Amino acid sequence: MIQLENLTKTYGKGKNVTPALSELNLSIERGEIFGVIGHSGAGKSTLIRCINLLERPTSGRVWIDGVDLTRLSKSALQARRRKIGMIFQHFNLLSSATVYDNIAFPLRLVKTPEKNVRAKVEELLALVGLEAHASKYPAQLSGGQKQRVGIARALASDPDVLLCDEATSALDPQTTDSILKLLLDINRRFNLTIVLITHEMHVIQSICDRVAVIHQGGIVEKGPVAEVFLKPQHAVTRDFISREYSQAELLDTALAAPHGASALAVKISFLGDKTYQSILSQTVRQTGVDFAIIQGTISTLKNVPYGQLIVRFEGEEALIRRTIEILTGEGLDVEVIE
Ligand SMILES: Nc1ncnc2c1ncn2[C@@H]1O[C@H](COP(=O)(O)OP(=O)(O)OP(=O)(O)O)[C@@H](O)[C@H]1O
Repeated sequence: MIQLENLTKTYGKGKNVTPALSELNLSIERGEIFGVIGHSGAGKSTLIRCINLLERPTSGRVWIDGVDLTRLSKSALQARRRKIGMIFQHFNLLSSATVYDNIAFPLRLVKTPEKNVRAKVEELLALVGLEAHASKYPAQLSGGQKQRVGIARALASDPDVLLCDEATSALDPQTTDSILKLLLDINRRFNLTIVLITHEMHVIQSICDRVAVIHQGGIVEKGPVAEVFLKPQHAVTRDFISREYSQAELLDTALAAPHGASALAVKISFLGDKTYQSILSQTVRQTGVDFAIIQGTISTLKNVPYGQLIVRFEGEEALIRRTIEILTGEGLDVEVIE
């Protein structure tokens, strides 16, 4: 649905040129929740703002449903933009307008009859759970409630794409979860394509179908979340994951623990149904290898359960190798870390 083709963006001129995006290519499917993660300065905001041309790329194309937005006239671009909603880290609400009027704003902008405005705003207030707050002003709302207003306003024009610019970064963890749930709900309900940028891995893990990792203005890794999360290829991706789970420290402790002559630490990843099967215990029973669990997590990537275990096998080297072979043959991902 969205194709970014050789997208390049530089800010400034002459000696003050700052490259933000360089020859970036990305394709996003209709109805998916696509996350872009990267460190500060990687180019995330520039990337998302190029999708609706809030930021004009220096070169490259932005295709949405086969139309190149960079070639549209001003009025055609304005019309297309109405179908691309956007929400922001700091909400960007009109402080002097009520919740109701904030949500009504995009509808009144295109002179929607007031009767239709009321019907739409009431529907959206119910959708985001703010029926009781319609006449309040933004200053009277919590951060989560403000973002709900932002979401309702973004949905007022029935968009087919929703861009989320660090939409949960200013919220506490509990509120973040409730906003992410709401985004997932509207994605399913309206088959809305959602593109979000974040520097938080758990945001990606909670709701995204696919993820791209951006670094120094380019995509260094992308794929389904489970694949990227469980088998990160690039150092930046690994860094995000280890920060979130502080595995590095645990590993150091694990590797420093006293153990016998023949021992091997491995990380075993389970995905989907395999998460709940007793593959590991059946295998060691067969090979006679001992194991100690150093660390374990079971969680979900969106709706798919996954587990990761760091274990240290002890026993004859050949038997440990055989154990790893069997586990791999059973479809588990086994990575030797010692
Ligand atoms: N308006 C601007 N003028 C000049 N340089 C800019 C401008 N906006 C961004 N940049 C530069 O472009 C690069 C990418 O910035 P961008 O804001 O897209 O990154 P980001 O990943 O969103 O970072 P953050 O998470 O800190 O917001 C950075 O080097 C930044 O300094």
